[in-house]
Parts: sequence; C-alpha cells; structure tokens
Amino acid sequence: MIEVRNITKRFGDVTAVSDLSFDVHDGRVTGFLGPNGSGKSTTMRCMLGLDQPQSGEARFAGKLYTELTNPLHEVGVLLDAGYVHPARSGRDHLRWMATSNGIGIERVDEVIDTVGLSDAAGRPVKGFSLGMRQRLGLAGVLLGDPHTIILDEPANGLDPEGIRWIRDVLRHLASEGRAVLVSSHLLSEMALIANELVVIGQGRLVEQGPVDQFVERHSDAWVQVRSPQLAQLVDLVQADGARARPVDPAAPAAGAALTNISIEQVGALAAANGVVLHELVVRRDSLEDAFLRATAGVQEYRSGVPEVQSMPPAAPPTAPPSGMPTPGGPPPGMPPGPPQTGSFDGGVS
Ligand SMILES: Nc1ncnc2c1ncn2[C@@H]1O[C@H](COP(=O)(O)OP(=O)(O)OP(=O)(O)O)[C@@H](O)[C@H]1O
Repeated sequence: MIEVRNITKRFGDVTAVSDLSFDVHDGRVTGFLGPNGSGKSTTMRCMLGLDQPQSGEARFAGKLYTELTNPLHEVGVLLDAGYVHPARSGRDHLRWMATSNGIGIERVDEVIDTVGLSDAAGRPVKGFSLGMRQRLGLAGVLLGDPHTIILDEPANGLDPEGIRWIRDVLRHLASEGRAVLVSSHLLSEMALIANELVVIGQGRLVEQGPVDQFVERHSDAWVQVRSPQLAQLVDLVQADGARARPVDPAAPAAGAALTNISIEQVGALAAANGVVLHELVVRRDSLEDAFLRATAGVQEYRSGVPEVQSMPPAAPPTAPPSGMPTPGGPPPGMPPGPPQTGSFDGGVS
C-alpha cells in the first residue's frame, strides 16, 4: 500500500504538483494517468525522494522511501529504461545490480527468464531495442522481489505483443498481492493494463477509482440502431421522448444514435410498429473519450488536430476561447443538443 499525502512541488513559478493525495492498493494495478506535463513524473520523483516537495510525503507500508533499509526488496522502481553500460551484457548488468544489493546471483537468471530475455541476455546492451531495454529494466525491478512496483511509462517503445506481455506481467504481479503503480498518458494502453486509475491534470487530482467506474461516470451510453425504416423509427422514438442523431453523418449506413431511451424500449417500439431492425446495440464511449472529458479543463498541451470522436456531438461545437478543438464532445450530464432528423430520410440500413 502506498499512501501519497498532500504533495506539492513547485519549480520556480511552475507548480508541477499541487496538494496531491491518493492511495495505491495492494493486489491492484493502479494506472497513474494524466495529460503531458500534468505532473506524473514529478509526483513519482517526490514519492521516491528524488525531488524534494515543498510539502507532503509518500509512505510505503507506513515508511518513507528514504527510511527503507533495503529499498530494492521493498519498492522496485523503473522511472525510465535507465542508463546501462552499453558494452555490458544484460546479464552482467543484472549481476552487478544483484551483487551491489546483496542479492544472490542465481536470482539473475530467474528474472531474465521472467521478462523473456533469455536468448539476448548475453549480448551487449548497446544492441538492445527500446523494448528489450524496457524488459531489462523490468528485470532489474523484479530482482529484489519487491512488494511495491513503480513504473513510469513502461510500455514506451513496446510493440503490441510487448504491451500485452507487460499487461500480463503486471497483472500477475498484482495477483500475488503486490501494489503496482504505472504511469502513462496513453489511455488505450491503461484501459488494458490497470484495474484502478488515479487521474491528474495540472498537478491536481481529477479522480481516483476503478477503471469501469471512471468510464461509466465520464462517458455516455447510447443505443445504436440500424433499420431500412430508420426515419419512421426515429419519429417513433422521438415521440417517446428520445433524442436521435446520426452515428456518423458521413456514413448513413451506421444508423442512428439514440439517447434518453432504453434498448428494450426501442425494440418494443419497433416490434409494435412493424419496423425491421438490422442492428440494435448499446454502445459506450471509450476510456479515451472518458479521459478527454474528465481532463478537458486541465489539459496542459493540446494538439491542433481535432479529436476523433466515437459519437459525433449533436449540436455544432462552440469554439473554445483559445481556438483549440474541444475534445470529447459535450460533458457528461449536459444535454446533447437538439435532435437531428434530417439525415434519417434516406432509408439507411
Ligand atoms: N526540473 C524541472 N524544472 C522545471 N520545471 C519542471 C521540472 N520538472 C518538471 N517540470 C515542469 O513540471 C510540470 C510537470 O512535469 P512532469 O514531467 O512531471 O509531467 P508528466 O505528467 O510526467 O509529463 P509527460 O506525460 O509529458 O511525461 C511541467 O510543466 C514541467 O515542465
């Protein structure tokens, strides 16, 4: 268990972390999520005593990191792939780490095997790909069999197979009862890896909780329907109080997106009125949409490229003051705007 309490870290005029508190529980992979520059790395550095916060602290099973007598056995840390002597082999690097931390040399081949580097471990590290360096870094983290694991962007440079691998490794480590904290700014990756999320923006806590709860709270569910009699069905559901809009104005065949109505009601209305359905399904916005909504007000940097949305906003987006695109569509709880029926006249299926 890690308890982060009231960490504030300023660099001159820049407040990188502001009164930040959260918990990292045993037996869970906690994703530490925030836009670029939101303070994730600084928080981790403060937790580990590498940066001195103006206030606050992190306790690992009750102790400050600097109070741990044998840190490698208690907290495994990988803040970046780290410096490794280029001419040294992966195995020699780990042997050096083991020897200087009083860890038996036999543990080295165990962790090499765990991270899947058995074939490459004898080769000089200068020939390692970024993904191999990440695996070597993780081997170093595991060397002391620590109860707590902290990784900054561990999937950086990994291919899809590598990302799946790291997800399996981290989930396995958590299933053994360890507390695992993993930072990332990549939502899709976190959705796959984490059980819990700590979301920050501009150094402040936005939210902490299970991934599912986060997505549910910040994303909307809607009913997608496709029918050769779509215009008729849209009239029927609107008469029942539903809102309707095209799923994708550029692709009429994608049908209508309905809100303020249940999937059962749509099915019943269609059946009662002899409307043929080709598709009827509940959709939910992705974690990416949820994240963009949750952090919409606290993005440090935004691209000039409009966000791709899984569901288009019903009303034309109002231009934000900066002229930047508004990510994620209307915030949860906001009415999605007037229904649009014009696109349903074509009898799309
Ligand atoms: N040593 C430093 N000196 C001055 N400012 C710093 C320093 N380290 C971080 N910052 C600033 O603190 C803020 C938070 O940076 P940090 O690297 O912690 O964010 P991050 O969430 O890890 O970002 P990213 O996802 O891009 O890695 C940024 O505005 C950054 O410019």
